[in-house]
Order: sequence, then C-alpha cells, then structure tokens
Amino acid sequence: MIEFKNVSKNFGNFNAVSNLSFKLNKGEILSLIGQNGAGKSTTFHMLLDFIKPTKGQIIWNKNLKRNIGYMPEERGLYPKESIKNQILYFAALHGMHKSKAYVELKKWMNKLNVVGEPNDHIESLSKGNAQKVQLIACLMFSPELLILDEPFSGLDPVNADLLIKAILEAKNNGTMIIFSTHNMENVEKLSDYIIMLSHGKTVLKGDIHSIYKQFGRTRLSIEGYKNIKLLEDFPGIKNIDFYNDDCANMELENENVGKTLFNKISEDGYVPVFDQHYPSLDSIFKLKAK
Ligand SMILES: Nc1ncnc2c1ncn2[C@@H]1O[C@H](COP(=O)(O)OP(=O)(O)OP(=O)(O)O)[C@@H](O)[C@H]1O
Repeated sequence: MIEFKNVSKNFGNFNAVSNLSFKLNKGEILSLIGQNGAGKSTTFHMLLDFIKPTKGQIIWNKNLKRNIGYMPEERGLYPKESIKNQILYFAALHGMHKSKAYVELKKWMNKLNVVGEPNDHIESLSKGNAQKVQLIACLMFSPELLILDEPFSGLDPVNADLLIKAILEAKNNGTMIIFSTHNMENVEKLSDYIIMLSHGKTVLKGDIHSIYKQFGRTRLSIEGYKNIKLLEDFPGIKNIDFYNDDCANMELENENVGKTLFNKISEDGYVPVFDQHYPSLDSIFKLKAK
C-alpha cells in the first residue's frame, strides 16, 4: 500500500504540488492527469524519493523500493548499446539472473511486438520500438509498483493496445500502477482511480463512475426529429449544434432538462435516437483545466 497524506512540494516560492492525498493498494491503477506543468512528474519524483516533499507524508513499505519499475518522461536508454546488454543490465540491478532475464526479454519482445532483435542497437530502432524496450525494462521483473510517466506517447493505437494489455496483466498479478497520460481514452480503459491536477491542486479525484456522476447526464444527442429547430430556444439547453436537418448535439443545464425535453418531443411521435449521456472525460478535462 502507498499513501500520500497532504503532500506539497515547493520549488522556492513556487508551489508545484499542493496537499495531494491518495491511497493505492495492490492490483490498483491510478492515473494522474493534468495539463503540462500541472505537477505529475513532480509527484512521481517524490514517490521515488528523488526529491523530498516540502510538507506532508508519503507512507509505504520501504522494501518496495527495490521493486519498482519506473519509466521516466525523458527516456533513458543508451543509443549505442544493444537491447540485450541494456535489458540484462537493468535486470541484474533487480537481482535477476542473466539467463532468466534473456528468456524474459525474448518473451516480452514478442508480447509487445518489438520490431528488432536482441542484438540490435537502440539507435537503430524506431521511436515506438525503443519506447517498448524501455517498457520491457520496467515490466520484466514483475515489479510491485510500476510508475509510468506518459507511457503512451509515441505509440500508435495498435501498440498502445499492446501496452494496455501488458499493464492490465501486471495489475492482475497484483502490481500497483501509477501512470500519467494526456490520452483520456486510455485513462477510461485502465483506471481504478483518477486524480487530475491543475497548477498542483487536486481538481478531480475518484473512480471514473463517481467522476461522471458529479457531472450528470448533461450531454444529449437527438437524431431523426423533424422539428429539431424548435429546440433552439428550449429552456435549459446551453449549447446546441444542429446537423443533417433533423439531428443535434446539445449541452443541458442539468440532467432533469432531459426528461422535460423527452416528454415534449415524443408528443411529435417516434424519434429514433435520444441519447442522454455523461460528458466525455476529454470534455471534463477541458472544463477542469480552466
Ligand atoms: N526542479 C525544479 N525546479 C523548479 N521548478 C520545477 C522543478 N521541477 C518542476 N518544476 C516546476 O513545477 C511545475 C510542475 O512540473 P511537472 O514536471 O511536475 O509537471 P507535469 O505535470 O509533469 O508536466 P508535463 O505534462 O509537461 O510533463 C512546472 O511549473 C515546473 O516548471
């Protein structure tokens, strides 16, 4: 278990992280989101003990320190070295025997579909493949804690899916995982908990469903309603975009407006699509980043 209790970090007078609190247990995934400069990497650096918090406490089992897989935002492989030499070196740091590490390396290269051979130099790999090799360095020794700073950057959607699969496999084996990303779709696919930072402050926190519920079903799509233009002045609709003569997407002031609207338009007969839903995580991110 890891716990942050009211953790803050100042650099001089600048407050990079403010009163951050969370708990993470075995097999749980936390995603840390926020705009550039929000304080995500600073949080990772405190967790890794690279820097000390200015205030607050980070509580965790000290034995864990030898069993952390960390992928920094600045990728850290040596371009002139072979994949094999580097991975075996990292594996040795975690007490893994060379022959076992080599078997694991080949298994992971296959699993993550790395295009290259163990003896290839990192500089000969594409950016995405080099990134996958760095992920292997974190994943292959089954860490208790995995910290991934923007692991999806540079990966195409097919490779991003392979990474998602590998992260979920690690979760199922009991690994605690904290990752940062700007890709909200992957946040939805992976997270048990989400924390959003804005200028170091926590502006969103919880599991995805409780976050959606905070916003309510305030987005509505209607298709195939011949009198759609009548909705232009309907009370409680904030923004409405019309398309195709009989369709519109709109924002509602609150989710109860949906019911009134439904009753009104069903007086005109059958409407094939009336879809009242939560805002996407992307829209929530934009709202909270303001
Ligand atoms: N060592 C440092 N000294 C001074 N300021 C720092 C230091 N490290 C980070 N900062 C500042 O703290 C703030 C948070 O930075 P951090 O790298 O944690 O953001 P981030 O959320 O990881 O951003 P990004 O998405 O761009 O990676 C930024 O304004 C940054 O300039």
